[in-house]
Amino acid sequence: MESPALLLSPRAANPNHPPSSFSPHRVLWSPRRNLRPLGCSISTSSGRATRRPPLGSPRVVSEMASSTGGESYTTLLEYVGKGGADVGDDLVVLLSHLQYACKRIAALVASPFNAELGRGGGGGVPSSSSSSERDAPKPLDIVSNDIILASLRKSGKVAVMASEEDDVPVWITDHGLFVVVVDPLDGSRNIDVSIPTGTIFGVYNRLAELDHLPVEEKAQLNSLQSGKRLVAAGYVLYSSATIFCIGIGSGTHAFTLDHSTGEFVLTHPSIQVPRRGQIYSVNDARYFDWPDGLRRYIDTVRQGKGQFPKKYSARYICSLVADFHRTLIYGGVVMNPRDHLRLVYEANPLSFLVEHAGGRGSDGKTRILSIQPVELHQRLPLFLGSVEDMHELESYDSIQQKINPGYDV
Ligand SMILES: O=P(O)(O)OC[C@H]1O[C@](O)(COP(=O)(O)O)[C@@H](O)[C@@H]1O
Repeated sequence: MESPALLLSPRAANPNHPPSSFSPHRVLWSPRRNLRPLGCSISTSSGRATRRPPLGSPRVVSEMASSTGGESYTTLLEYVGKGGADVGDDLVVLLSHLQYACKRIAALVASPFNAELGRGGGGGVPSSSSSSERDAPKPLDIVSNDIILASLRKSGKVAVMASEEDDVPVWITDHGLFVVVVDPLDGSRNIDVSIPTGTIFGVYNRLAELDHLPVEEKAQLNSLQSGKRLVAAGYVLYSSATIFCIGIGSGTHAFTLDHSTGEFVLTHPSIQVPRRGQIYSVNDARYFDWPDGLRRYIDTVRQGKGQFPKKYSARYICSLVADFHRTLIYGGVVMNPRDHLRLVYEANPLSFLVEHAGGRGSDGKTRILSIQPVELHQRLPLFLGSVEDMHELESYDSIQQKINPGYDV
């Protein structure tokens, strides 16, 4: 059965991307493994490129594979494997298990049979519930955590997994070459109403120099590596499409789950976040708890009085992966100015991705990737996005929200 595949050039996926030049990392495979540089044109049976609905970008032009030439697409594992980025067999095995876990989570969060799991098994959160009850891990978080742990265990490649859901990291095997940090299901507080959710992950090399330490100690120290040492990071967005976005040190690339084959197919190669966006993304019901600098910044850009003379729009889903994904593709800034998001599980992986897409990640004062984690569950303000928007935002002297009462909703 024919399944038409999407073929997007970097410029098509993002008009701000520089003209493509051939790179060994940007190759396209046909099922028969015919190598073809991404961006070369493939005509349709009618001889014209077919326009399809946008994939993350309003101006994406996709080209359908020729009906005579058969299907042409690149899967995630082809992309990272030999002949592609060639990240090494060990990391490919790890990623293959991780993508499998994420496909299972995608199916779980979309399943009608898990509605009770999403509600914490309690039939919904009563309106009188306290914020601590509301923020308590829900079963779907736990199930997702278990799925990822089981897959990473099975890969045989992971020494330790540190998860937002666990108090302490889980030591898996002395023979594992990698350390994985993960937020298994971010945004799950809104899952009852089918708002997008996501998995965020980072991969480090195991620090062999710590091998002699007791298990708890080496598990902890391996997991507290600086974001600068990430060898790969990514997120999986569970939304109208399931997107696996990954940075492997040579750009940020996104793959869309093709439900007909169960494969993640390359749809957004070498993403470049626009240098300037026109969107800010923040929970602005907190306006009166913000510091003066942040209020002035938002007041300025929403009136079109900032460095970019257009009025900005607001977008806020309250689901970090979804808000980040939009920012990566459209540009602008996504932020949570209070100490809420985690350095290890959220800020570092997303900063790695945005930097490899030409953007910036900061806590409002300091580049995220240069902050040395001191605690696994350390929280901090987080600002991510287009480089020019980020510099403008950071030029306001106070943008970190010091008042952090915890909020009920
Ligand atoms: O309540 P706020 O400050 O708007 O925070 C919302 C953010 O919290 C998150 O829900 C993450 O919170 P948790 O890590 O506690 O699940 C993000 O997905 C979202 O961006």
